Amino acid sequence: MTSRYRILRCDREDLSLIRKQLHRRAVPSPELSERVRSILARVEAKGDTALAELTQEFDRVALSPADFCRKEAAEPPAPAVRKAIAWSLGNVRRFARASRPRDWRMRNREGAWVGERFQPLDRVGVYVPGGSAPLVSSALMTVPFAREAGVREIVAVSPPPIHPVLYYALRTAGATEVYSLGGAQAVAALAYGTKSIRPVDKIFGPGNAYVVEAKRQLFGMVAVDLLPGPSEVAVVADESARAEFVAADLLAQAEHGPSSRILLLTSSQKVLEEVVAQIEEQAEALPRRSIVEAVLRDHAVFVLTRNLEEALDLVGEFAPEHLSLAVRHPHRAAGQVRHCGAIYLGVYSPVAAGDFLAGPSHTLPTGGSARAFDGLRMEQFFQRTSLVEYSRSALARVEPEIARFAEIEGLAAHGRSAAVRVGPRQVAEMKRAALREGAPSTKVK
Ligand SMILES: NC(=O)c1ccc[n+]([C@@H]2O[C@H](COP(=O)([O-])OP(=O)(O)OC[C@H]3O[C@@H](n4cnc5c(N)ncnc54)[C@H](O)[C@@H]3O)[C@@H](O)[C@H]2O)c1
Ligand SMILES: [Zn+2]
Repeated sequence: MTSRYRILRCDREDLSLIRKQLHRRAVPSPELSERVRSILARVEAKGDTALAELTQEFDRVALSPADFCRKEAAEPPAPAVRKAIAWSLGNVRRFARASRPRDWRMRNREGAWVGERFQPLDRVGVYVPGGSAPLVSSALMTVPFAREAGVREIVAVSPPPIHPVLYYALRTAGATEVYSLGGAQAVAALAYGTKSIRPVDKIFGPGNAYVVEAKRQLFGMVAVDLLPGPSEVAVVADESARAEFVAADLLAQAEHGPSSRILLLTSSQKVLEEVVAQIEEQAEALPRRSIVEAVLRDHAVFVLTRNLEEALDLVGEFAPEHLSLAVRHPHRAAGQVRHCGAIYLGVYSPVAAGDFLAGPSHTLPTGGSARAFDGLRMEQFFQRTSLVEYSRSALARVEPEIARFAEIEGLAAHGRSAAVRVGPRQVAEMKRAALREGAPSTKVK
C-alpha cells in the first residue's frame, strides 16, 4: 500500500525501532523555560502592574487591575446551550460525588487504629484556556470537582476577553472568583498573589506551553494537578472495527491543534486501508482542515501489528491520553492494556463524549506520562491526613520494637516517649542500659 502517511509494519520492522518512534516525552525548551521564568519574576516583583503590562503585551487587551476581577452576574445563554451545559454539569457532579475519597480506618497488627482523613483544600485556582473558541468544557471538567469536594474558594482565570458562555459556565459550575487573565502571568498571579488576587493553594487546568511550563516551575511553591500537553488519541482496531467511526475519532482529536497526536494500531490490513481512505474523505469537509492536515503530516502514525495482543501491548507502552478500543471484546482488550489516561470501550463510545460530558475529567496525562501520572480526579481537591491512635495495651505490645528502632537509629528520646507511657519497668530498663553504657543519667520520674 502506498500512502503519504507514516505506516509502520510490525512484521517487517524492528519492534524496538517502532517503540522508539512512539516515544514522545515532552521536555520544555530552554527558550520557553527562560521566557516563562522572566514572566514569573515580573509578576512576583511588580504584581498587578506586571499583570496589566503582560496582558497588553500578549493578549493585546488593555486592562487596569480593577478590571481583572469579573463580578457581574452571568448572562444566561440560549436555552439549548444552557441545556447542554446543565447536562454535562449533572454528569460531572455525579461522577465527582461517586469518586469522592472516603475517610477510613483499620486496626494494625498490634490493635492500634490507623486510617486516613480527607479535607477539601481551602482555595484553588483553575486555569481555563482561551483559544480560538470558548473552551466551556474545560471549565466544566474542573470546577465542579472542586465544588463537590467542598472547596470554599474556587478562583478561575482565563485570557481576556472571557466569552459570555464560558463566564456563564464558570459561574454555574461554582467558580467563586473569575479573573480575566491568561498565560504564565495568570498562573504566577495564582501562585504568588498580587494586590488584586490572593494566592491559592493549588493550581488546576490545562493550557498552552507557557501555562504548563509556569505550573512546572511553580510546583513546590504551590501544588499543581498535572502538566497536560497536546491532545492524543490511540485507536486499537480489530477486523470488526467500523473504519468510518475510527477515522471520525482520529480526526476529532486531530482538530484540537497542530501538535495533537493520533495513532492507529490494527492487525487488519483491510481496516488500516479503509481507515486511511475514510480519513481522506472525512477530512475534506472539516472546518479545521488546515490543523487536521498538519497533524496528519507530522503527528499521525499507523501501525500494522501481527495480532491484537501486539497492538494492545504496544499501546500500553505508548500510554496515550485517550485510548479507543474498536474491537469485538473491548473489556477483555482493556484488561490487556497496561497504561493510558482514559479508555473508551466499544464502537459507541466516541472520545468526544468524554471530552464534553460523560463524567470523568477530560484533563488527562499526555506525552506518555500516563505511564505514571493520573488525569484530574476528585482526590486531588483534598488534602489527606493520616491518623494513628494507640491504646495502652496496643502500645505495650510493640514498645520493645520501638525501643529497638530507637537504638538502631540512635534516637533515645524516641524510645523513651513510648516507654514512659507503658510503665516504669521499661523506663527503668532504659535507664540501666544508659548507665551501663556510661551515658549521662537521665532523670526518671
Ligand atoms: N488537555 C486538555 O484537557 C486540554 C483541554 C483544552 C485545551 N487544552 C490546551 O490548551 C491550549 C490552549 O491554548 P491557547 O494558547 O489557545 O490558550 P491558553 O489560554 O492556554 O494561552 C493563551 C495565553 O498564552 C499567553 N501567550 C500567548 N503567546 C505568548 C507568548 N509568545 N509568550 C508568552 N505568553 C504568551 C497569553 O498571555 C495568552 O493569554 C492548547 O494547547 C490545548 O491543547 C488542553
Ligand atoms: Zn477531544
